[in-house]
Amino acid sequence: MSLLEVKGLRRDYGALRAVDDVTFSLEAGGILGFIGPNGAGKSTTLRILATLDVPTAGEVLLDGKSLVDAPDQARPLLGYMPDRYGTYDDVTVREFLDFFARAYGLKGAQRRQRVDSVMEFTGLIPLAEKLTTELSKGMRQRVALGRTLLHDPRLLLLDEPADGLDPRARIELRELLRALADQGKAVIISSHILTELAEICDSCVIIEQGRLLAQGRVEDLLRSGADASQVVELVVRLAAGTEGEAVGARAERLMLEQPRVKDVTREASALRVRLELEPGSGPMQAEAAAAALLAALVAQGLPVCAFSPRERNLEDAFMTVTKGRVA
Ligand SMILES: Nc1ncnc2c1ncn2[C@@H]1O[C@H](COP(=O)(O)OP(=O)(O)OP(=O)(O)O)[C@@H](O)[C@H]1O
Repeated sequence: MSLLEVKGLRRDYGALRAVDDVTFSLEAGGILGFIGPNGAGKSTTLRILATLDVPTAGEVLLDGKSLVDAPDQARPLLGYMPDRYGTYDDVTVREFLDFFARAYGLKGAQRRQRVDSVMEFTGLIPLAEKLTTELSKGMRQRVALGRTLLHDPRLLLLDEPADGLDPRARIELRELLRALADQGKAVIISSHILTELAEICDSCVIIEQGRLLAQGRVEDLLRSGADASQVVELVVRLAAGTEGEAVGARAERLMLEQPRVKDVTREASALRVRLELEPGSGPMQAEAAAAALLAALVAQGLPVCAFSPRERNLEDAFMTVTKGRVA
């Protein structure tokens, strides 16, 4: 049995079905991305998993214990970081964490040790005596994450933790989450910023209007969407030159004249070319089509300095699975 099993979860708010028959599972040591646009039902699902809300129907088992029937037994196993978290005025980082360690029932030396170990893990030792109100958003978020870790939970629920963080803080967050997964913790992280989740997560659930549209390992989601759509995107970079603008326009026209080219966009010295292959085409046909485009560019004397397929990302996978379903 998986550490977390979510089965047929539903949550109605009056006539609105915010979560509709959602089923997924997560193993210890796994990082699951919970992806969906605003209003998809991510926070509602996470709040139910955090035992802060009850489902209208369905079951959630955490280490075999029902969150619905026995929330008190499941609560020590989970840590929840909401999308909006507060800190208190006039308390230092250490005091803040110590306060919550007391709330978790930790006492004496064990409490001090736990607070120190959480501060060390989250890199907060140098900031221990700083007021929480003086911290940057990235550092405040580490304090919030540290607070979530004090009771050493086995499942972490993080609602949009990367929202509003600068790129450096995001990379640091990713490393912290990877270290937690390596310790055997299961992590669920929600976001509508798809590209950054691809680097953090092992698997993903894509949810929209309360319904689960796709789930699986990130690599599989990327690949399956690509096969289904038969779309290949290429990035062509032209050497920068004095007549760059004219060269770019010539290359763009030439690409649009080629069979199977459906769209070309030009940014500075790069062209993004979208090809649509015949149904049933595979990687060999895609490579042959790309080779023909490169040959056409070179035959016209266009100064191609780089030519590569654009890697599909989660955004593409999301667009493929949600196509036509957005109300
Ligand atoms: N307490 C509530 N009462 C009534 N409707 C609610 C309540 N909480 C959420 N909803 C509705 O349920 C739907 C799902 O909301 P939810 O907050 O779970 O989405 P989300 O995917 O987390 O979106 P966001 O990224 O905007 O937070 C929305 O239509 C929302 O308006």
